[in-house]
Amino acid sequence: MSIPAQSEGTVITKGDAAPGETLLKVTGLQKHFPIKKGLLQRQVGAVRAVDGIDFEVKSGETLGVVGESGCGKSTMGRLITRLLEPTAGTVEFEGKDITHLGVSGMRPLRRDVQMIFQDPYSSLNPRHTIGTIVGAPFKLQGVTPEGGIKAEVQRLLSVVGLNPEHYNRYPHEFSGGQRQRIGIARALALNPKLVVADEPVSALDVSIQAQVVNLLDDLQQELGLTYVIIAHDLSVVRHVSDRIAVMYLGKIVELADRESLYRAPMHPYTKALMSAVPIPDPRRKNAKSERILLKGDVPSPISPPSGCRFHTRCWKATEICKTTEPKLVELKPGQQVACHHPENFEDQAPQDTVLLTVAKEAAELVADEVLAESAETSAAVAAEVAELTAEEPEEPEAPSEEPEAPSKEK
Ligand SMILES: Nc1ncnc2c1ncn2[C@@H]1O[C@H](COP(=O)(O)OP(=O)(O)OP(=O)(O)O)[C@@H](O)[C@H]1O
Repeated sequence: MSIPAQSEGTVITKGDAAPGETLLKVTGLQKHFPIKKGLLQRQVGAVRAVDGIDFEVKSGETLGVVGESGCGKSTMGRLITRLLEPTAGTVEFEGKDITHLGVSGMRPLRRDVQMIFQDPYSSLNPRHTIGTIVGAPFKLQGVTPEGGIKAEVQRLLSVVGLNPEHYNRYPHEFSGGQRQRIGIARALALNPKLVVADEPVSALDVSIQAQVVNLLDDLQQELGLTYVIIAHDLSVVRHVSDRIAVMYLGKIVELADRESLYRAPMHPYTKALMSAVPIPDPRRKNAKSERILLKGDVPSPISPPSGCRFHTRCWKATEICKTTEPKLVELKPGQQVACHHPENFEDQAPQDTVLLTVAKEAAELVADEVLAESAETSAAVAAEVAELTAEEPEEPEAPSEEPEAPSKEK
Protein backbone atom coordinates (compact mmCIF):
# COMPACT_ATOMS: atom_id res chain seq x y z
CA MET A 1 0.00 0.00 0.00
CA SER A 2 1.35 3.45 -0.75
CA ILE A 3 0.71 6.21 1.70
CA PRO A 4 0.16 9.74 0.37
CA ALA A 5 2.93 12.04 1.52
CA GLN A 6 2.28 14.66 4.13
CA SER A 7 1.97 18.10 2.61
CA GLU A 8 5.30 19.84 2.47
CA GLY A 9 6.03 22.31 5.18
CA THR A 10 3.51 20.80 7.57
CA VAL A 11 4.04 22.27 11.00
CA ILE A 12 4.22 18.91 12.71
CA THR A 13 7.60 17.24 12.66
CA LYS A 14 8.46 13.68 13.45
CA GLY A 15 10.88 12.85 16.26
CA ASP A 16 14.40 11.73 15.68
CA ALA A 17 14.51 8.64 17.88
CA ALA A 18 16.57 6.23 15.79
CA PRO A 19 15.04 2.80 15.19
CA GLY A 20 16.01 0.48 18.01
CA GLU A 21 16.52 3.27 20.55
CA THR A 22 14.39 3.15 23.68
CA LEU A 23 11.30 5.29 23.14
CA LEU A 24 9.33 4.32 26.22
CA LYS A 25 10.61 2.93 29.49
CA VAL A 26 8.35 1.77 32.29
CA THR A 27 9.73 0.94 35.72
CA GLY A 28 7.84 -0.52 38.68
CA LEU A 29 4.56 0.81 37.30
CA GLN A 30 1.52 0.39 39.55
CA LYS A 31 -2.10 1.39 39.45
CA HIS A 32 -4.22 0.56 42.48
CA PHE A 33 -7.84 1.75 42.26
CA PRO A 34 -9.07 2.47 45.78
CA ILE A 35 -12.27 0.78 46.98
CA LYS A 36 -14.22 3.11 49.22
CA LYS A 37 -17.18 2.36 51.44
CA GLY A 38 -19.62 4.03 53.78
CA LEU A 39 -20.70 7.60 54.30
CA LEU A 40 -17.16 8.71 54.97
CA GLN A 41 -15.94 6.96 51.87
CA ARG A 42 -13.16 5.29 53.79
CA GLN A 43 -10.76 3.22 51.70
CA VAL A 44 -11.31 -0.45 52.48
CA GLY A 45 -9.09 -1.97 49.86
CA ALA A 46 -7.74 -1.54 46.35
CA VAL A 47 -8.02 -3.14 42.94
CA ARG A 48 -4.42 -3.88 42.06
CA ALA A 49 -4.98 -3.52 38.32
CA VAL A 50 -1.31 -3.02 37.46
CA ASP A 51 1.00 -4.18 40.18
CA GLY A 52 4.63 -3.41 39.41
CA ILE A 53 5.62 -3.89 35.79
CA ASP A 54 8.83 -3.09 33.94
CA PHE A 55 9.36 -2.99 30.19
CA GLU A 56 10.77 -0.94 27.36
CA VAL A 57 9.50 -0.16 23.90
CA LYS A 58 12.10 0.48 21.22
CA SER A 59 11.54 2.98 18.45
CA GLY A 60 10.00 1.35 15.37
CA GLU A 61 8.97 -1.88 17.09
CA THR A 62 5.61 -3.36 17.97
CA LEU A 63 5.14 -4.64 21.47
CA GLY A 64 2.11 -6.91 21.79
CA VAL A 65 0.50 -7.13 25.24
CA VAL A 66 -1.76 -10.11 25.86
CA GLY A 67 -3.69 -11.59 28.74
CA GLU A 68 -7.21 -12.52 29.80
CA SER A 69 -9.86 -9.95 30.53
CA GLY A 70 -9.20 -8.06 33.76
CA CYS A 71 -5.44 -8.64 33.89
CA GLY A 72 -4.72 -4.91 33.63
CA LYS A 73 -3.84 -4.46 29.95
CA SER A 74 -6.11 -1.46 29.34
CA THR A 75 -5.04 0.15 32.60
CA MET A 76 -1.42 -0.28 31.51
CA GLY A 77 -2.27 1.35 28.14
CA ARG A 78 -3.91 4.28 29.87
CA LEU A 79 -0.97 4.68 32.22
CA ILE A 80 1.63 4.87 29.48
CA THR A 81 -0.46 7.36 27.51
CA ARG A 82 -0.92 9.26 30.78
CA LEU A 83 -4.69 9.10 30.66
CA LEU A 84 -4.37 7.69 34.17
CA GLU A 85 -2.13 8.76 37.04
CA PRO A 86 0.05 5.88 38.30
CA THR A 87 0.04 4.89 41.97
CA ALA A 88 3.77 4.19 41.83
CA GLY A 89 6.60 3.69 39.39
CA THR A 90 7.85 5.77 36.49
CA VAL A 91 7.11 6.27 32.81
CA GLU A 92 9.88 7.72 30.67
CA PHE A 93 9.32 8.86 27.11
CA GLU A 94 12.42 9.60 25.03
CA GLY A 95 14.44 9.63 28.22
CA LYS A 96 12.19 12.19 29.93
CA ASP A 97 10.30 11.30 33.09
CA ILE A 98 6.65 12.00 32.27
CA THR A 99 5.12 10.16 35.23
CA HIS A 100 3.66 13.18 36.95
CA LEU A 101 3.56 15.84 34.23
CA GLY A 102 0.65 18.26 34.54
CA VAL A 103 -1.74 19.28 31.77
CA SER A 104 0.55 21.91 30.26
CA GLY A 105 3.63 19.69 30.55
CA MET A 106 1.72 16.93 28.80
CA ARG A 107 0.50 19.06 25.88
CA PRO A 108 3.50 18.47 23.59
CA LEU A 109 3.43 14.80 24.53
CA ARG A 110 -0.20 14.50 23.50
CA ARG A 111 1.01 14.84 19.90
CA ASP A 112 3.66 12.17 20.25
CA VAL A 113 1.57 9.54 21.99
CA GLN A 114 -1.83 8.55 20.64
CA MET A 115 -4.33 5.88 21.53
CA ILE A 116 -6.67 3.82 19.36
CA PHE A 117 -9.62 2.42 21.28
CA GLN A 118 -11.38 -0.91 21.09
CA ASP A 119 -14.86 0.17 20.24
CA PRO A 120 -15.10 2.11 16.97
CA TYR A 121 -18.83 2.63 17.66
CA SER A 122 -18.54 4.50 20.92
CA SER A 123 -15.21 6.24 20.40
CA LEU A 124 -16.54 8.46 17.59
CA ASN A 125 -19.00 11.24 18.36
CA PRO A 126 -22.14 10.41 16.29
CA ARG A 127 -23.07 14.10 15.95
CA HIS A 128 -19.80 15.12 14.33
CA THR A 129 -18.77 14.64 10.72
CA ILE A 130 -15.70 12.59 9.88
CA GLY A 131 -13.94 15.80 8.91
CA THR A 132 -14.56 17.29 12.35
CA ILE A 133 -13.53 14.10 14.14
CA VAL A 134 -10.27 13.52 12.26
CA GLY A 135 -9.46 17.26 12.33
CA ALA A 136 -10.13 17.64 16.06
CA PRO A 137 -6.52 16.97 17.17
CA PHE A 138 -5.33 19.97 15.09
CA LYS A 139 -7.85 22.24 16.80
CA LEU A 140 -7.00 20.88 20.25
CA GLN A 141 -3.29 21.42 19.72
CA GLY A 142 -3.76 24.75 17.93
CA VAL A 143 -1.89 23.44 14.90
CA THR A 144 -2.67 24.40 11.30
CA PRO A 145 -1.18 22.11 8.72
CA GLU A 146 0.08 23.68 5.49
CA GLY A 147 -2.78 23.58 3.01
CA GLY A 148 -5.36 23.75 5.78
CA ILE A 149 -7.06 21.26 8.02
CA LYS A 150 -9.49 20.02 5.38
CA ALA A 151 -6.78 19.05 2.89
CA GLU A 152 -4.80 17.31 5.65
CA VAL A 153 -7.85 15.42 6.90
CA GLN A 154 -8.60 14.27 3.36
CA ARG A 155 -5.01 13.11 3.00
CA LEU A 156 -5.33 11.18 6.26
CA LEU A 157 -8.56 9.57 5.07
CA SER A 158 -6.84 8.28 1.97
CA VAL A 159 -3.86 7.13 4.08
CA VAL A 160 -6.19 4.79 5.96
CA GLY A 161 -7.93 3.63 2.80
CA LEU A 162 -11.09 5.75 3.02
CA ASN A 163 -12.58 7.97 0.34
CA PRO A 164 -11.50 11.59 1.02
CA GLU A 165 -14.80 12.72 -0.47
CA HIS A 166 -16.58 11.28 2.56
CA TYR A 167 -15.32 14.16 4.65
CA ASN A 168 -18.83 15.39 5.39
CA ARG A 169 -20.38 12.07 6.30
CA TYR A 170 -21.31 10.92 9.81
CA PRO A 171 -19.98 7.85 11.70
CA HIS A 172 -23.24 5.89 11.32
CA GLU A 173 -22.75 5.89 7.56
CA PHE A 174 -19.65 3.71 7.93
CA SER A 175 -19.14 0.02 8.74
CA GLY A 176 -17.24 -1.15 11.85
CA GLY A 177 -13.98 -1.62 9.97
CA GLN A 178 -14.31 1.80 8.34
CA ARG A 179 -15.02 3.42 11.69
CA GLN A 180 -11.87 1.89 13.10
CA ARG A 181 -10.00 3.34 10.10
CA ILE A 182 -11.44 6.74 11.06
CA GLY A 183 -10.13 6.20 14.59
CA ILE A 184 -6.72 5.37 13.16
CA ALA A 185 -6.76 8.47 10.91
CA ARG A 186 -7.54 10.60 13.97
CA ALA A 187 -4.70 8.97 15.91
CA LEU A 188 -2.26 9.65 13.05
CA ALA A 189 -3.28 13.29 12.57
CA LEU A 190 -0.50 14.76 14.65
CA ASN A 191 2.14 12.41 13.30
CA PRO A 192 2.71 10.60 16.62
CA LYS A 193 5.76 8.61 17.58
CA LEU A 194 3.97 6.04 19.72
CA VAL A 195 0.52 4.59 19.08
CA VAL A 196 -1.12 2.53 21.81
CA ALA A 197 -3.91 0.42 20.30
CA ASP A 198 -6.22 -1.10 22.91
CA GLU A 199 -7.90 -4.17 21.38
CA PRO A 200 -8.07 -2.37 18.02
CA VAL A 201 -9.92 -5.15 16.22
CA SER A 202 -11.75 -7.20 18.82
CA ALA A 203 -15.08 -5.41 18.18
CA LEU A 204 -14.85 -6.14 14.44
CA ASP A 205 -15.92 -9.10 12.34
CA VAL A 206 -13.16 -11.67 11.96
CA SER A 207 -13.07 -11.03 8.20
CA ILE A 208 -12.40 -7.32 8.80
CA GLN A 209 -9.89 -7.84 11.61
CA ALA A 210 -7.09 -8.90 9.26
CA GLN A 211 -7.64 -5.82 7.06
CA VAL A 212 -7.29 -3.43 9.98
CA VAL A 213 -4.26 -5.30 11.38
CA ASN A 214 -2.66 -5.17 7.92
CA LEU A 215 -3.40 -1.46 7.70
CA LEU A 216 -1.65 -0.88 11.03
CA ASP A 217 1.28 -2.92 9.78
CA ASP A 218 1.51 -0.98 6.49
CA LEU A 219 1.31 2.34 8.30
CA GLN A 220 4.13 1.28 10.58
CA GLN A 221 6.37 0.40 7.63
CA GLU A 222 5.63 3.64 5.82
CA LEU A 223 5.54 6.06 8.71
CA GLY A 224 8.05 4.44 11.06
CA LEU A 225 5.51 4.23 13.88
CA THR A 226 6.06 2.47 17.18
CA TYR A 227 3.15 0.44 18.51
CA VAL A 228 1.95 -1.07 21.73
CA ILE A 229 -0.90 -3.36 20.67
CA ILE A 230 -3.12 -4.76 23.40
CA ALA A 231 -5.13 -7.93 22.76
CA HIS A 232 -6.78 -10.61 24.85
CA ASP A 233 -5.32 -13.47 22.88
CA LEU A 234 -2.32 -14.17 20.75
CA SER A 235 -4.10 -14.47 17.41
CA VAL A 236 -4.19 -10.73 16.76
CA VAL A 237 -0.66 -9.89 17.86
CA ARG A 238 1.17 -12.95 16.60
CA HIS A 239 1.83 -11.60 13.11
CA VAL A 240 2.52 -7.97 13.91
CA SER A 241 4.51 -7.99 17.14
CA ASP A 242 8.27 -7.97 17.40
CA ARG A 243 8.07 -8.71 21.10
CA ILE A 244 5.20 -9.88 23.26
CA ALA A 245 4.46 -9.25 26.94
CA VAL A 246 2.11 -11.71 28.59
CA MET A 247 0.20 -10.23 31.53
CA TYR A 248 -1.53 -12.05 34.35
CA LEU A 249 -3.28 -10.29 37.23
CA GLY A 250 -1.41 -7.02 36.98
CA LYS A 251 2.02 -8.53 36.37
CA ILE A 252 4.11 -9.38 33.32
CA VAL A 253 4.79 -13.12 33.53
CA GLU A 254 6.71 -13.46 30.27
CA LEU A 255 8.30 -10.97 27.91
CA ALA A 256 10.02 -12.30 24.83
CA ASP A 257 10.66 -11.76 21.18
CA ARG A 258 7.97 -13.31 19.04
CA GLU A 259 10.07 -16.15 17.67
CA SER A 260 11.22 -17.36 21.08
CA LEU A 261 7.75 -17.06 22.54
CA TYR A 262 6.16 -19.15 19.80
CA ARG A 263 8.98 -21.64 19.47
CA ALA A 264 9.41 -22.33 23.16
CA PRO A 265 7.10 -20.49 25.59
CA MET A 266 8.46 -20.65 29.11
CA HIS A 267 5.58 -19.61 31.33
CA PRO A 268 2.83 -22.21 31.73
CA TYR A 269 0.30 -19.38 31.33
CA THR A 270 1.81 -18.40 27.97
CA LYS A 271 1.58 -22.03 26.94
CA ALA A 272 -2.07 -22.11 27.95
CA LEU A 273 -2.82 -18.90 26.01
CA MET A 274 -1.05 -20.27 22.97
CA SER A 275 -2.93 -23.51 23.02
CA ALA A 276 -6.19 -21.55 22.96
CA VAL A 277 -5.33 -20.04 19.57
CA PRO A 278 -6.34 -22.15 16.58
CA ILE A 279 -3.31 -22.52 14.37
CA PRO A 280 -3.98 -23.01 10.66
CA ASP A 281 -1.10 -25.43 10.29
CA PRO A 282 -1.79 -28.82 8.69
CA ARG A 283 1.01 -30.37 10.73
CA ARG A 284 -0.95 -29.44 13.83
CA LYS A 285 -4.33 -30.57 12.65
CA ASN A 286 -4.82 -32.48 15.88
CA ALA A 287 -4.02 -29.36 17.89
CA LYS A 288 -7.51 -29.41 19.34
CA SER A 289 -6.64 -32.38 21.53
CA GLU A 290 -3.64 -30.46 22.85
CA ARG A 291 -5.70 -27.62 24.27
CA ILE A 292 -5.10 -26.48 27.82
CA LEU A 293 -8.32 -25.37 29.45
CA LEU A 294 -7.63 -22.96 32.24
CA LYS A 295 -9.92 -23.56 35.17
CA GLY A 296 -12.19 -20.75 36.34
CA ASP A 297 -11.72 -17.04 35.96
CA VAL A 298 -8.73 -14.89 36.72
CA PRO A 299 -8.73 -14.47 40.55
CA SER A 300 -9.72 -11.07 41.94
CA PRO A 301 -7.09 -8.35 41.64
CA ILE A 302 -8.36 -7.06 45.00
CA SER A 303 -6.65 -9.93 46.81
CA PRO A 304 -4.43 -11.74 44.33
CA PRO A 305 -3.07 -15.17 45.26
CA SER A 306 0.17 -15.27 47.28
CA GLY A 307 3.50 -16.15 45.68
CA CYS A 308 3.08 -16.70 41.96
CA ARG A 309 -0.34 -15.32 41.09
CA PHE A 310 -0.88 -18.08 38.55
CA HIS A 311 -0.34 -20.89 41.07
CA THR A 312 -4.06 -21.43 41.67
CA ARG A 313 -4.55 -22.42 38.01
CA CYS A 314 -1.16 -23.91 37.18
CA TRP A 315 -0.61 -27.63 36.66
CA LYS A 316 3.03 -27.31 37.75
CA ALA A 317 2.47 -25.46 41.03
CA THR A 318 4.42 -26.57 44.10
CA GLU A 319 4.83 -25.10 47.59
CA ILE A 320 7.38 -22.49 46.52
CA CYS A 321 4.88 -21.14 43.95
CA LYS A 322 2.44 -20.50 46.79
CA THR A 323 4.94 -18.84 49.09
CA THR A 324 7.48 -17.03 46.93
CA GLU A 325 6.81 -14.64 44.09
CA PRO A 326 9.04 -15.48 41.13
CA LYS A 327 10.92 -12.51 39.68
CA LEU A 328 10.82 -11.69 35.99
CA VAL A 329 14.32 -12.72 34.89
CA GLU A 330 16.00 -13.21 31.54
CA LEU A 331 16.51 -16.96 31.37
CA LYS A 332 17.41 -16.97 27.68
CA PRO A 333 18.66 -14.01 25.63
CA GLY A 334 15.60 -11.95 24.74
CA GLN A 335 13.24 -14.05 26.88
CA GLN A 336 12.25 -13.00 30.38
CA VAL A 337 9.98 -15.14 32.50
CA ALA A 338 8.66 -15.16 36.07
CA CYS A 339 8.30 -18.84 36.96
CA HIS A 340 9.83 -21.35 39.38
CA HIS A 341 9.15 -24.28 37.07
CA PRO A 342 9.38 -22.89 33.54
CA GLU A 343 8.67 -24.88 30.42
CA ASN A 344 11.49 -25.48 27.96
CA PHE A 345 14.10 -24.50 30.51
CA GLU A 346 15.96 -25.71 33.57
CA ASP A 347 13.74 -25.94 36.65
CA GLN A 348 14.43 -22.93 38.87
CA ALA A 349 13.36 -24.76 42.04
CA PRO A 350 14.24 -28.41 41.36
CA GLN A 351 14.20 -29.29 45.05
CA ASP A 352 10.50 -28.47 45.19
CA THR A 353 8.83 -31.44 43.55
CA VAL A 354 5.55 -32.08 45.37
CA LEU A 355 2.62 -30.76 43.39
CA LEU A 356 -0.04 -28.74 45.19
CA THR A 357 -3.58 -30.14 45.21
CA VAL A 358 -4.71 -27.29 42.95
CA ALA A 359 -2.01 -28.27 40.48
CA LYS A 360 -3.30 -31.84 40.36
CA GLU A 361 -6.79 -30.52 39.65
CA ALA A 362 -5.48 -28.13 37.01
CA ALA A 363 -3.54 -30.95 35.38
CA GLU A 364 -6.85 -32.65 34.60
CA LEU A 365 -7.56 -29.78 32.23
CA VAL A 366 -4.25 -30.11 30.47
CA ALA A 367 -4.22 -32.56 27.61
CA ASP A 368 -2.06 -35.64 28.12
CA GLU A 369 -0.06 -34.70 25.03
CA VAL A 370 0.87 -31.37 26.61
CA LEU A 371 1.90 -32.98 29.90
CA ALA A 372 3.97 -35.58 28.03
CA GLU A 373 5.60 -32.89 25.87
CA SER A 374 6.30 -30.78 28.96
CA ALA A 375 7.89 -33.75 30.77
CA GLU A 376 9.93 -34.56 27.67
CA THR A 377 11.32 -31.05 27.25
CA SER A 378 12.02 -30.78 30.99
CA ALA A 379 13.91 -34.08 30.89
CA ALA A 380 15.85 -32.97 27.81
CA VAL A 381 16.79 -29.65 29.43
CA ALA A 382 17.74 -31.43 32.69
CA ALA A 383 19.97 -33.87 30.76
CA GLU A 384 21.62 -30.96 28.93
CA VAL A 385 22.24 -29.16 32.22
CA ALA A 386 23.63 -32.34 33.83
CA GLU A 387 25.98 -32.76 30.88
CA LEU A 388 27.18 -29.18 31.14
CA THR A 389 27.78 -29.37 34.89
CA ALA A 390 29.60 -32.67 34.48
CA GLU A 391 31.93 -30.98 32.00
CA GLU A 392 32.46 -27.88 34.13
CA PRO A 393 34.95 -29.27 36.73
CA GLU A 394 37.31 -30.08 33.90
CA GLU A 395 37.66 -26.41 33.06
CA PRO A 396 39.89 -25.36 35.97
CA GLU A 397 42.22 -28.24 35.17
CA ALA A 398 42.82 -26.98 31.66
CA PRO A 399 45.26 -24.14 32.41
CA SER A 400 48.33 -26.03 33.53
CA GLU A 401 51.34 -24.78 35.47
CA GLU A 402 53.51 -26.09 32.66
CA PRO A 403 54.68 -23.59 30.06
CA GLU A 404 52.56 -23.72 26.96
CA ALA A 405 53.69 -25.83 24.06
CA PRO A 406 55.55 -23.67 21.59
CA SER A 407 53.27 -22.44 18.88
CA LYS A 408 53.85 -23.18 15.27
CA GLU A 409 54.93 -19.61 14.48
CA LYS A 410 57.78 -19.69 16.93
N1 LIG B 1 -11.57 3.01 37.07
C1 LIG B 1 -11.51 1.83 37.68
N2 LIG B 1 -11.90 1.72 38.98
C2 LIG B 1 -11.83 0.54 39.63
N3 LIG B 1 -11.38 -0.60 39.09
C3 LIG B 1 -10.98 -0.54 37.80
C4 LIG B 1 -11.03 0.66 37.03
N4 LIG B 1 -10.56 0.39 35.78
C5 LIG B 1 -10.25 -0.92 35.77
N5 LIG B 1 -10.49 -1.48 36.97
C6 LIG B 1 -10.25 -2.88 37.36
O1 LIG B 1 -8.89 -3.16 37.13
C7 LIG B 1 -8.73 -4.48 36.65
C8 LIG B 1 -8.00 -4.44 35.35
O2 LIG B 1 -8.82 -3.86 34.37
P1 LIG B 1 -8.38 -3.60 32.88
O3 LIG B 1 -9.53 -3.02 32.13
O4 LIG B 1 -7.10 -2.85 32.87
O5 LIG B 1 -8.09 -5.09 32.37
P2 LIG B 1 -8.00 -5.64 30.91
O6 LIG B 1 -6.98 -6.72 30.96
O7 LIG B 1 -7.77 -4.55 29.94
O8 LIG B 1 -9.43 -6.27 30.69
P3 LIG B 1 -10.44 -6.05 29.49
O9 LIG B 1 -9.83 -6.78 28.33
O10 LIG B 1 -11.69 -6.71 30.00
O11 LIG B 1 -10.56 -4.59 29.31
C9 LIG B 1 -10.13 -5.07 36.54
O12 LIG B 1 -10.39 -5.84 37.68
C10 LIG B 1 -11.02 -3.86 36.49
O13 LIG B 1 -12.28 -4.14 37.04
